[in-house]
Amino acid sequence: EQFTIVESAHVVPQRVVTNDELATFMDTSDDWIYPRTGIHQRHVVNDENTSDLATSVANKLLAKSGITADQLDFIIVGTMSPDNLTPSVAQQVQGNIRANNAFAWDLSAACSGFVYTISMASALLATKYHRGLVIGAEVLSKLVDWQDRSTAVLFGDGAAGVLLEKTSAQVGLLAESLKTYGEQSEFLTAGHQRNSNYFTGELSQADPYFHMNGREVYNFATRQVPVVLSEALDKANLTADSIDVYLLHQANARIIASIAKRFGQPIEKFPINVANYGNTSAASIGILLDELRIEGVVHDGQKIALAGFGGGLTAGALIIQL
Ligand SMILES: O=C(O)C1CCN(c2ccc(-c3cc(CO)ccc3Cl)cn2)CC1
Repeated sequence: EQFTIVESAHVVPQRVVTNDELATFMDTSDDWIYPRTGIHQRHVVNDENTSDLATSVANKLLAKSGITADQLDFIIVGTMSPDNLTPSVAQQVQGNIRANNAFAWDLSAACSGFVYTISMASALLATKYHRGLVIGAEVLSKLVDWQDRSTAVLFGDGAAGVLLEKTSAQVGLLAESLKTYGEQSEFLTAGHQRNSNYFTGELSQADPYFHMNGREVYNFATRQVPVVLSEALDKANLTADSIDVYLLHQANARIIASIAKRFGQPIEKFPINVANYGNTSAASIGILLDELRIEGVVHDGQKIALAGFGGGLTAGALIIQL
């Protein structure tokens, strides 16, 4: 399908929490965290919620592109940490920016959310729509148990997005591979809603927190990301060498290095910014993409690969011609 990335933008909350600050109230240290994850710090909201970060991204995309809100046909937000069950983050953004001609909904695919969402937007642009916002937005700090050092040190808050527009040029999504492994869903959970009603009395307890089987998710990622990348490349009749930049979900620096190795590609093609943000789930690829576009590392004419992986469990890869 032909679409062009007109603009990208990202937003992170102002509050920075370093590993050293975590060590002041948690039994951890930079010496433990950094070598295992590649993370030095993360951004954490003060009083903003997910819809505030997503709205800031939307406003930046409109300002940078000169497009007005009423020119948008749709807004999709990939998030696993919405403000509410309803309204969705996307619907709150649509109202906040007065995108009066846009329909809006959230897509919940955890750390594959940005990749799944671009795929859905691409399908809309290939058929009947012209322009839309794709945003990945997360406030994971509200889901983290800040006494559980095995997860609290890994995650951060942030949002990023792209303005996509239909085009006749030979650019856009060359191929994709989106997979879900629901039988492994228990390895990464967060935000369990209690189940009970007047007639049943107490059933399942609410459990707002993140729970992760790190070993299983780590092994899943190192095995399945090469699978979805290879499948997407095969569908596009491309080799791994023909991709200029691989933008992987920024979950863990060691995981990215092991995927690059397994995939037989130089680590230089796999930029890593997890040190500054931690794992921002659906926002991570968008933050990286915007930083790389600003730096000129990613630019028109290139072939790039995006790969998300994580909760669901899910994995997804896109091959995009810029
Ligand atoms: O080395 C150690 O002891 C530990 C070993 C376990 N680690 C992990 C494991 C899994 C993830 C992860 C999380 C998500 C959730 O968005 C998605 C994708 C991944 Cl691959 C991140 N870190 C941290 C260091």
